[in-house]
Amino acid sequence: MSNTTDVSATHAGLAALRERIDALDTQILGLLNERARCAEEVAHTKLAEDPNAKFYRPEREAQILTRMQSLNNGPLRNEQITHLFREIISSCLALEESMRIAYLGPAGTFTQEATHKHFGQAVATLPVESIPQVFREVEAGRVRYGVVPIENSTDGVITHTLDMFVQSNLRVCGEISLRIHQNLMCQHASWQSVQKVYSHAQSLAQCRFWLDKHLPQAERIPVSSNAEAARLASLDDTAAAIGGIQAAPIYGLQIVHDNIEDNPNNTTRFLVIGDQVVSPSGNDRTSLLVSTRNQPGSLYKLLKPLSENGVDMTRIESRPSRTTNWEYFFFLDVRGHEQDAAISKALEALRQEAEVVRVLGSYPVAIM
Ligand SMILES: O=C(O)C(=O)C[C@]1(C(=O)O)C=C[C@@H](O)C=C1
Repeated sequence: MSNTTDVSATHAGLAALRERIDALDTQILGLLNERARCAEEVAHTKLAEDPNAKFYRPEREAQILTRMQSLNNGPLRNEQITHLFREIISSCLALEESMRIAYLGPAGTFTQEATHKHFGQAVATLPVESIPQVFREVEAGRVRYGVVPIENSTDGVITHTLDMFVQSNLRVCGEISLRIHQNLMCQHASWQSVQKVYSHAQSLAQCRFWLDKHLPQAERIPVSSNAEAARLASLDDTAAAIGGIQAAPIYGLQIVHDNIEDNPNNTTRFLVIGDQVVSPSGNDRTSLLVSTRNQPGSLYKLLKPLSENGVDMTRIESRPSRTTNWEYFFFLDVRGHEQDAAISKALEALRQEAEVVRVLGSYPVAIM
């Protein structure tokens, strides 16, 4: 076969494949709009049942995503399928209701990335300057939900968030788990010569060994957020910043080294806060706030009803009560939903022992 025939055969093959892709896209387009019309009907049905109905249903979204992951045979990876379906659901939900979500800002932080990972791109977002401010925006009804960090696998719990639940009546409506990838970014490619590295203290801590090895001469300067670090690095060509990829385009920086975190499994968990009681999804977690007098054996008495009812505790944190010395609040996470028989029996027994037992929320376990 001559070369000319080869080339035209390839062209014919490519043209045929593109024709198939066009036909598939036409089908996908039709199906997407059919799905969107269904979602609009769902909204009318919900409103007919209850004029105050909630349109956002985290348990249903989690079920859809889990089902799609279990049906997926590739070649697209589950992570990509989840991302695509999140965006489809996000656009369908936007037809039912336009939502605004407050998050711990500024723009360009991991909390912004987590917010869009969970709610997709079809929501409006409001960056605010502190964790208490996220709670206030939701409490005042200026936004529908808020997103705040709760714990990092390297640095532990974010106590500001735990403390807010003591004062606030808001509930936990969801959790988001985000793999944190740290990047070195600066104005130019010759990053080896930078004299300063700006970042949030936690991000600096997460890259300690990488910095010791690759930038031992650079001063590490902790600042209020990774986005602020990127802003400072955009003003100083002797400086670099560490943060998530989303900060680089906002501040006109180049990513000169990616994935520089010391622990490749570095994950941050975020909570979605709102005033919604979420129905069971089949794979849920429940967060509890419990307080007790500081007497011998009091923690044991709190944990006994859980173990006796076979409830699996995934986390416990204690925080000193701010009002009474030597009294503690305990934050517990357990597997399951508050409507599950085992958890409701355990809660009943716990209420006999503890001064305060509050269910902060039952919500679907984060989908990766
Ligand atoms: O099933 C619903 O309740 C819907 O509103 C539909 C839908 C979807 O697009 O599938 C949209 C938003 C909800 O958060 C959950 C699911």
